[in-house]
Amino acid sequence: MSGTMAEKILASAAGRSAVAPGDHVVCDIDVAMSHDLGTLGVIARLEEMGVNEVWDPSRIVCPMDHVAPSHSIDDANDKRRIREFVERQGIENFYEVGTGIAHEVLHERGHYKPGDLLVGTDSHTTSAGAFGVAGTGLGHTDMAYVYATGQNWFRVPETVKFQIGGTFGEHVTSKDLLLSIAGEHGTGVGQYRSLEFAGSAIEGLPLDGRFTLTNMSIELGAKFGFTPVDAAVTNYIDDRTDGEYDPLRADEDATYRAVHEIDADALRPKIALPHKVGNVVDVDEAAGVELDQVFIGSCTNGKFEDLKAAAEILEGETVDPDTRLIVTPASREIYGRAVREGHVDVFTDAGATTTNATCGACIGMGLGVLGDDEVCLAAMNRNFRGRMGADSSEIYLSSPATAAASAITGRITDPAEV
Ligand SMILES: CC(C)[C@H](C(=O)O)[C@@H](O)C(=O)O
Ligand code: SF4
Repeated sequence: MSGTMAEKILASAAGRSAVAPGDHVVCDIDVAMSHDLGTLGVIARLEEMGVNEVWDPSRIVCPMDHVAPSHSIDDANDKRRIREFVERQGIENFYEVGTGIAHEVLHERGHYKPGDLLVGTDSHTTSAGAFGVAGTGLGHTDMAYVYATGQNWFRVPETVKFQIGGTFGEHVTSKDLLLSIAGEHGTGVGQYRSLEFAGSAIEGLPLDGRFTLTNMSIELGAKFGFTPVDAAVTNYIDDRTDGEYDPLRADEDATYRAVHEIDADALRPKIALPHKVGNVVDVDEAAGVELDQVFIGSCTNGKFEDLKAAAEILEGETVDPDTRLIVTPASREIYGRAVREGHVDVFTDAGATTTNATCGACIGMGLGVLGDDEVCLAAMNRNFRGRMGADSSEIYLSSPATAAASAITGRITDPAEV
């Protein structure tokens, strides 16, 4: 029987030859991730359940990323409890503050391979679909069940495909594509569905650009998000892991709930207006909005290609004196590459602040917090009210290129204009 990416991975994890949308299956989990905020909740549920030992410490990954470094005594004590837990359980895949954001660390440190089933205490666990991995978020109770048993149940989702033809124009990125889909099709287009992004425009993207699509699949409500498993993926995985795997592809005759065709050549840089990811307009319609802060970072847009795109625009330029620019690499590895390539010097010379790898400003924790009525343009994933600070603050979303151009002028600006 033919299948989509989600169907094939769930069938394999359930030990079945095939599954169909709507089936309920119990699956073996390949990798389980809980970050600093999630691990505390999982520890509490395990204690309530009377579970003293996790099922397989080698399959559990714990990165300390959300509040990193600690910004309060309470948080520092929380992290002490997590360190005691991982030590007691023999969990060696523990990543200290500053290593990076979980979704980046998982593939950088070789924790999965195409065809794997990954769960994490974080909605952006869908990111792993850029590597052919079915990744999805779980709450603390479900994750405690996984930590105890190595299994969880799934309802097999229907799959929706986005077939993207043509090529992206200058300063038009996969972030603009994702925002365009959110605007055109609504943020419910992926509700409890699996998304597959395919076509020439996607195959031409570097892995970092594809990752933005699978990462933000959750912004479209999706259970999973995938881009194609091609040589770019297998070369990356082979460099960082040992052992065999099956580089899965969706079958040609797989059944899709819908197939949407999009021409990348027709896309323009996009902006999501406050306070919803689906409030999307072309950059021209938001141009001129004055900015107190610009943020380039998060698991969505703190990747090497994102920093490179921002540095190319900021080279030899200066950030507007009334605007603060914060740049946050998604991992220490990316930070190091950006230093070696001279991008961090470009940010510093332009008057920006480059922080350690952390969720930080993306979730209003510890740095880059917005005050009353402040306005921020953010190359990240969510612009919900109050996410970065005060309820009266406003967050606009864009690509890193648009954010960098806007930091120079101090107002929302088309990157083609600087
Ligand atoms: C803290 C965590 C549960 C949350 C998520 O699941 O997405 C966070 O990472 C976010 O981006 O809002
Ligand atoms: S960077 Fe932002 S979106 Fe990504 S995991 Fe952290 S808080 Fe969530």
